[in-house]
Parts: sequence; C-alpha cells; structure tokens
Amino acid sequence: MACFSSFCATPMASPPLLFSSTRNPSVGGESFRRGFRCCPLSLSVSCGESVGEETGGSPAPTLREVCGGKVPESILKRAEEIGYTVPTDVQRQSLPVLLSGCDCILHAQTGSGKTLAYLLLVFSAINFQKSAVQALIVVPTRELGMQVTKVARMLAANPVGGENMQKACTVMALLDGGMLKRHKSWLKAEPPEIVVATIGSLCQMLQKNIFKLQAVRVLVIDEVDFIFGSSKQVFLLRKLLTAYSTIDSRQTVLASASIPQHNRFLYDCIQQKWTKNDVVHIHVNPVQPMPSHLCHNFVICGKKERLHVLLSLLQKDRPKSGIIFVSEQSEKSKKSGKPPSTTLVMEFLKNSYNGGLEVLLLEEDMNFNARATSLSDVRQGGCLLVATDLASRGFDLPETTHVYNFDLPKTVVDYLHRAGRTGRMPFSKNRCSVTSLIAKEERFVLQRFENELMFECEELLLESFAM
Ligand SMILES: Nc1ncnc2c1ncn2[C@@H]1O[C@H](COP(=O)(O)OP(=O)(O)OP(=O)(O)O)[C@@H](O)[C@H]1O
Repeated sequence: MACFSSFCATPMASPPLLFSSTRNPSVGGESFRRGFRCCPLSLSVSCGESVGEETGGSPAPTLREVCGGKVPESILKRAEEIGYTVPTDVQRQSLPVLLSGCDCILHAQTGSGKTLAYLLLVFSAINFQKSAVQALIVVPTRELGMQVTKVARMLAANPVGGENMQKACTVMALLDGGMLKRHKSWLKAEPPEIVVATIGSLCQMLQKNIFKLQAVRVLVIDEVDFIFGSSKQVFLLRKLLTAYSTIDSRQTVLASASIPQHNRFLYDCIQQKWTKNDVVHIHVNPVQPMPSHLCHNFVICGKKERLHVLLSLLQKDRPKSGIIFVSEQSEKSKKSGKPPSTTLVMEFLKNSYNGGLEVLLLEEDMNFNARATSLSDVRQGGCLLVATDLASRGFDLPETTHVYNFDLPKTVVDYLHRAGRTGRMPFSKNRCSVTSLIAKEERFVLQRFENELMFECEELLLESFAM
C-alpha cells in the first residue's frame, strides 16, 4: 500500500501524495529532512505503509517490466544495450507514477538514477512523428546539461539491428556559452523533440519568441533546489513554470537529491501552480540521505600543512579517479590580486604529485571552451580533478573512488552533493571515500553535517600516514 500524506494547511482540491521507501520517514528529524518542523505553516502529515520497497519474495522486476509497455521498444532496447536492465530503487518506485502521467517530485540520493527515470518518461511522452519541442529539461549548469544531453542522445540512437524502428528523435542542448545563433536556425528549420537547457539561455530564446512551449508535454527541472536557491535563476524559473507554460498543458517533474524543507516546498508547488494539486512526492531513502557505501573521514591539520596532507592522502589512497573540492575565490580575494586556491592546489600537485593520474581543473572562471575540454578529458578515464562546487551537482563520473574536501563546503547540502560525486555505481557496494581536511575549529561544522545527514566521520591521524 502506498504511503501518503495529507496536507491540511489550506483546503486543496486533492492532497499531494508522498511515497517513501522506508516505513518511518519521520525518524531522525533534522532540519535537512524535517520539512514541516521549520515550516511556518501548520501542515499535518500522516504516513501509512511504504511503496515499492518489498517484492514479497518474488524476483525483482526488470526495467522493461517496470515501464509497463509505455516506453517505446527502441528506447528500451537501447537502454538494455547500454546496460540498464535492472531498475534502481528510484526507477522502480517512480516509473509507474511518472508513466501514469502524474506530476512528480523525484527526491532520491545522489547517484541513484533519477536521470534515467525522467528520461524514460520523456521518451514515452514524445510523438516521434511530430517535429516540435515536446520535452524540456532544465538544468543549472552547462556541464550537467551536456551530460544529460549525452544520455538522452544515447537512448535516442537506434538500437543495434533496429535501424528502421522509428524516426530518429533529436535532442538539442541549449546551454550557457553555446552558439545561440545556430540554435535559432535549428529551432526554426526543424525543431528538436527534446531540449536540454540552462534557464538563462532558454529564457533568452523564449523572450525573443524564437520558440514557444505550446507543444511541451513534459517539463523536467533537475537540481530544482539549486535553481530555486539562486537569486539570478529563480525569477526566470518562476516565469517558465507559470507564464511560458501552464500546469494543465504539461506534466511537471522536479528532481533533486536534496530538497530541504520538502513539505513546505511541496505546498509551494501547489499554491504557486508550479505543479498540479495531485503532485506525487517520491522520496527514496528519507532516513538516509547519502549512499551507505561511502565512508567519511577527516584530518585535522593547520592551513599551511594542508597541501602536504592532501599529497600524503593521495599517496596513501591511490584513487582510481578523484575530485578535490576547493572553495570558489571570494570577490574580496580577487580584488586583492591573490591567486585562487584552485591555482595553488593545481600548481602544487603538478610539481609534487607523481601518482600517475592527470591533474585537471574545472572552475567558474575558466571560459566555456576550456571547461568543455576539461570535462571531456575527465571523461576519458581516471584523473584528479581540482574543482569548485561547479562540479558538485549532478556530475556523473562513475570511476570516482575518492572525494577530498580541501576546503570544507559552506553548507550541509553542498557536503551531500560533493560526497555524491563518488559511489555512483548503483549496484556496486565497493567502498568509496570522502575525506575532509579541516582546522581544529572547523570540527564542529563537520559535526553538524554529520548530525544533519546522519553519517559518521572517522578521524585519520596525521601520524598514521607518512608526510
Ligand atoms: N538501471 C540502472 N542500471 C545501471 N546503472 C544505472 C541505472 N540507472 C542509472 N545508472 C547509472 O547510475 C549513475 C548515476 O545515475 P544519475 O546520474 O541518474 O544519478 P542521479 O540520481 O541523477 O544523481 P545526482 O543526484 O547526483 O545527479 C549513472 O552512471 C548511470 O549511468
């Protein structure tokens, strides 16, 4: 039986459903997940049983079975060719709901497979014979947009031996830093069926009436909490959700691994008409926001020792592939002419690291071409990527075995997304690690992250590894 919650703050046509994969989603109750505790409105929640968690001893369904005949055969064949045969938890729980046409808030751990879940919906909703933009996927960054486009194009390609199965479906990436002139001609000549866009580039096109959204049947906003959290993007997002298209003409899917105060958010979705009243909240692993096979460590060290500690960790861990997260340079530091921390870390590693992995950089201040080159180099195989939080959202590098927080993230949500860049093989239980290099006085901050995200961090003592 489904677990559902009824919201009673103000009368609504029909209550939103809340599906959850564990029986007691209110356990823990820290602010990250509590939703209603910090909410100024009085929302009452009652939970029943869970959905989709138990299969009653019968064999787990295949991805094909979960899709219930609603996804085109060519797409399913391609998914199977790529290796997507068994659905992940979020796919098993969300696909029946998504494919039934309901608006949905997809809320599940990093690396849990939300992208494939919403893409299968997109392909099920498209009329391949019609040349019009029928699905729109909005992402916060160019890099995530390129990744989603790549997966969508992989699925849209004809399966081996199925050349004439159906007309090819085209996917356009309308991303910041792209060639909007070229896209303009493309949209006019033969509109693609799917557009993956950053909100800025998309709204430029919509404002200039270069294309309209009247044929859009599915609208997905990925990393929705991030876009709503950005003052630059939120205005455009609201406009997209309520002015450029309306809830009645489309199915809306909002996805993220982190939706703090989710009950409040759900309430807003309905009140603001971002989604229909019967929106379903699919919350997988509500009591465990992070994948369980990540191990979390910290090292206490002085600022001056940090680079050497990082080097020692790399020598000890020998990552197959790793990401080193560094804070973005503040405006004040930029004005004072100091080099950014990313440069310091890069230069240090280039001179002293000899572990065999290429050291690459990804940060906001690089131009879009350099960012694209870095990204494609990263995807060639193992590397050490020195990055700001630009790489913390949605970035899928399944090879990554180690994440290092050279600088502690600013918020608990940032910690969750940075940590989620590792442990991204849904059916692998290989341990991956997240290590934070902190000053003594930062221990309480990390402790707070531990409490909110319900994980334990183990201290690594400097003496235990050579420096
Ligand atoms: N059914 C499946 N079988 C095998 N691998 C899968 C399956 N579904 C997804 N994956 C793989 O899992 C990885 C993570 O998927 P995805 O990027 O969709 O995660 P996500 O939930 O969007 O994470 P994030 O919140 O960090 O963006 C990808 O490498 C993807 O190829």
